[in-house]
Amino acid sequence: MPHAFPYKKPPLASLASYRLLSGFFLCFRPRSMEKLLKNEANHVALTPINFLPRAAAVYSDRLSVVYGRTHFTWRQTYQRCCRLAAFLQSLGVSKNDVVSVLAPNVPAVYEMHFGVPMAGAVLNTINTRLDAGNVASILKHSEAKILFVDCHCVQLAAEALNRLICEGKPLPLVAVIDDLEAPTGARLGELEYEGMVAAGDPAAFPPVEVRDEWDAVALNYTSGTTSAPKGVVYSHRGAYLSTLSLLLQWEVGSEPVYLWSLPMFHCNGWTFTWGMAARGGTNVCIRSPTAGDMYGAIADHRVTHMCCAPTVFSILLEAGPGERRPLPGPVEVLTGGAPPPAALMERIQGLGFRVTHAYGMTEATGPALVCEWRREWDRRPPEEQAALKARQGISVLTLADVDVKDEETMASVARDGITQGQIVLRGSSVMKGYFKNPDETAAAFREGLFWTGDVAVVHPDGYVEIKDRAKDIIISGGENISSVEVETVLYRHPKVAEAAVVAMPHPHWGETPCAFVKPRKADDDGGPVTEEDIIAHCRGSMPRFMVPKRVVFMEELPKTSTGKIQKFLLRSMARGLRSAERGPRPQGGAAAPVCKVAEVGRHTDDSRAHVNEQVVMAMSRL
Ligand SMILES: Nc1ncnc2c1ncn2[C@@H]1O[C@H](COP(=O)(O)OP(=O)(O)OP(=O)(O)O)[C@@H](O)[C@H]1O
Repeated sequence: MPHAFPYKKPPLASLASYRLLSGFFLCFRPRSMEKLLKNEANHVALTPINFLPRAAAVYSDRLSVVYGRTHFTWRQTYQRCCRLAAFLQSLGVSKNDVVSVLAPNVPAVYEMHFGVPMAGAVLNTINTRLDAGNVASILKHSEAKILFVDCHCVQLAAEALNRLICEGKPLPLVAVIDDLEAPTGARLGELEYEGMVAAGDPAAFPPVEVRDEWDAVALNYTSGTTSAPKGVVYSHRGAYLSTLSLLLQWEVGSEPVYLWSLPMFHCNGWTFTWGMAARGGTNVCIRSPTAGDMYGAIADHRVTHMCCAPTVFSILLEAGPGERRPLPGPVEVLTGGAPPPAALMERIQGLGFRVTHAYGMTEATGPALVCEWRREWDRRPPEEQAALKARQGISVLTLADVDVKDEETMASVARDGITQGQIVLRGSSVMKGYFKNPDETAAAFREGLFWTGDVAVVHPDGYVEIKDRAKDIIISGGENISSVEVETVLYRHPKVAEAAVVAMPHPHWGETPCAFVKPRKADDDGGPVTEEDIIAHCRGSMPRFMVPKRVVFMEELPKTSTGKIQKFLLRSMARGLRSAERGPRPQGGAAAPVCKVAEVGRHTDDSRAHVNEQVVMAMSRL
């Protein structure tokens, strides 16, 4: 927020004499200050990869990485990263070359966060839930020189590479990362990760020193929630500053035990890949955030910290009796990536998780706002505390300015918790720009600010609260309805596990809200939830015009590869729903909406395929 300094105008006479005097002194100003120059001892490029040699020196025998029975210490991790960097250089990898990796949270991906930039290259982590077409697009766009592939993603990578061959595009060199715990022997080309680490010779190819902190360290593609994914480039400087500020704002002390429930391929794990080296933490790697694996890892390794999208709360809450294990102590959870419903946070905190809420985006190197907790809120009732925590919060330390602006007048909105505007950011953690995309870069950077596309209000205490993505706002009879506000109320219904609200066309109001609900697992509390129950629940908590006019139940809501609900798809379903109300209901799925469903079919894993079936089935019922 802009600061308002009290300023008293001096009298005219004193102003004139001040100018005269200062002009005199300026002429004879001693130059001693300017004589102090930058040198190699006092001016070093900021880079997060420097956390690693320090970790090796000061936390040398502490556990750095745990994966099943595989354990590494910080000394070993440093050596392995140096060897990886050496091998990459021996292959000819050099400055600004892109090295991609298609793998879940296995130790190799952690090591690449250091080893790849230590070879001077740029790390591109690819989401393993994308389909072959999307992976091929990323490889093509990033012009990756090397592609590391997890042994369980070989099929997906092979399909993606085939597409490149068909299009006559150059192929990256491919190396397989075999599983350290259960080797598969899978191969795709000659190279294999462990062999590369063993063969790297740091004496022949020492790590490259970062000379310019503006050099690129990572290339991350956005989730593609609202448009085609864009390649976001981070500088060493931005990554370093973001890492430090997040550690500070989440109050991460030394020796944390960090569970990798957030994919490292999501904004480099919100910088905690580098952050764990800075704090000498232990990285507990798991392949996927299933309830059993998360509860098991927390109990076995005494996890202290983890990050996740709010959807992971549902996984933890819905865990079966065989999967759930008691927490060995309080677990700090940083959540973000989508609005966390207050009710969900209240429930998860009831299990012993201590939630901190952050808001961010790929372009902001992860979190841009953190909902810092104020001690005076401790005395508020739990429901109120959850509502305060559901607000997106205040700026991270790296940002010089976070504001909410009226896009037309460019004025900052009033701090009244009501007036809406777009969130804008300015500061060192904002991306360098979109890779090979000057138009989108120019559109995002306007008037010296980065425009997030998120609509929010500012409360009198300065805390920002998101109302919606600009594209998700529902306009009903000229009134703006925040889909997030309606969802917050839906999550308060005891039988709602997940909910999303989108615009449905209406002949009179233009648009009205339509709710998509995943009910909680059935228990013996009075039968399944109905549309009438949900509508009655909403009527008690919001003005009539905000109440959803239709409620559609689904076993799973369609999600992006980063776990965000795909509202564009629900919108197209709601469009079909409305037209079905006007005319005869489509039999077995209307042609146009089913067409859209094909887009969801981009994802490959089983759960996603299941969701696609759900979408098709739900549409055919409408
Ligand atoms: N705590 C949060 N509360 C509400 N929304 C959030 C929060 N954190 C992130 N978001 C949403 O996620 C967006 C950033 O997501 P990400 O960078 O993964 O790509 P995307 O915006 O989903 O994809 P694309 O830009 O390709 O459409 C933010 O702009 C915001 O809309």
